[in-house]
Amino acid sequence: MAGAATAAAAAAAVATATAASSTKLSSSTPYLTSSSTFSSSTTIPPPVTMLSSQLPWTPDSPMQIGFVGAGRMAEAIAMGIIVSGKVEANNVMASAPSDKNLWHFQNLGCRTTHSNTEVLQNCNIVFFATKPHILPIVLAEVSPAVTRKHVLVSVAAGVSLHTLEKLLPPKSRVLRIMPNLPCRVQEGAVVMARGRHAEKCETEYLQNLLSVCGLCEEVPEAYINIHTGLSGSGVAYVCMFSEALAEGAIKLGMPSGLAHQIAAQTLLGAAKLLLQSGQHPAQLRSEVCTPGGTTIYGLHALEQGGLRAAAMNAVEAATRRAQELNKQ
Ligand SMILES: NC(=O)C1=CN([C@@H]2O[C@H](COP(=O)(O)OP(=O)(O)OC[C@H]3O[C@@H](n4cnc5c(N)ncnc54)[C@H](O)[C@@H]3O)[C@@H](O)[C@H]2O)C=CC1
Ligand SMILES: O=C(O)[C@@H]1CCC=N1
Repeated sequence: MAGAATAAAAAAAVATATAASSTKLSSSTPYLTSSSTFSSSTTIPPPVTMLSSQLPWTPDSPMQIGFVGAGRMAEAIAMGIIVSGKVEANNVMASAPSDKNLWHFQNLGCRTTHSNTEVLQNCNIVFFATKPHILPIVLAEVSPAVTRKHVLVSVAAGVSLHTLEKLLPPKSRVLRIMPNLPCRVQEGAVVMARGRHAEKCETEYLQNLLSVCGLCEEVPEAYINIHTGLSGSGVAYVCMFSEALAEGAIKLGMPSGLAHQIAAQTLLGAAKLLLQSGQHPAQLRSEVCTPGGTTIYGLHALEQGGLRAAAMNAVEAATRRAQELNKQ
């Protein structure tokens, strides 16, 4: 079937990309002291059926995962959990107003619908991945179908747990995550915070589910908007930096395709060095700098251009915007 073949090709492409980039921090990591490893997909945990008897489903009825909103972020998460084998595609359902976005999910072998309520009626854990300003409308629409068995996960930037709980029936089990687009290739960075009526076993389940998408940590809700500014949006900052590096090479005569490929590989290599060595970036930077050599001249030009201040301002500006989104 064409759809299945496309899904298999997509899965193969992502699996290849992921396998090539899978890394695991050494246990003696001195600098990055996160409690969780940064491993991406070197060892795929067994498919999740159930983590705790408190969760509202039984071992012989596998988790049904829903996505209300089937756009870029929903598809990235779905791709991560399906391609990794964590969840079967036919246990995933997505809704959107039109088929424009749903075909991604259909290609993966997921169920799709134009009815958001149907997702609630068929799924235990539901990700809300519409744009922030649409979310209140959607939550009002599906609230009659929300029960205590549901675990509701908002992906929307800026929308606080307090707002989410106000928009949902009392005692709804709500969590908030902030992922980023590299979840699509299982190299994402995801943080989550728990609402008043969600329990530890739900965050443990969600962390177990999303760990195949990359780094996944529970944090105080105050960090979620900062993570949005740093990493949710940060992927775009890195893309802009990669583009600019390549354009420097293109200006000097290197063909565009090669320049962009080398720029992206340089960012990937530096990131893997940082994550695997646990070194502070300044430490690694000093290892590249030969006294009187090329690097210090390039770094001086970056300092003259205000790169550090610009990067700090970017994180702060995007974080402030996330805070504003909750006031809309
Ligand atoms: N794109 C990214 O890198 C990240 C996005 N997010 C958040 O994820 C959410 C989605 O963002 P994207 O996927 O980029 O947007 P998108 O525009 O790609 O997807 C939005 C989806 O919502 C659907 N939609 C619109 N109205 C709807 C309705 N009434 N009912 C159901 N579905 C409806 C659209 O058809 C589309 O499928 C946003 O809240 C954003 O803040 C979070 C982290 C990263
Ligand atoms: O730009 C946005 O609002 C979304 C949230 C983080 C990345 N994209």
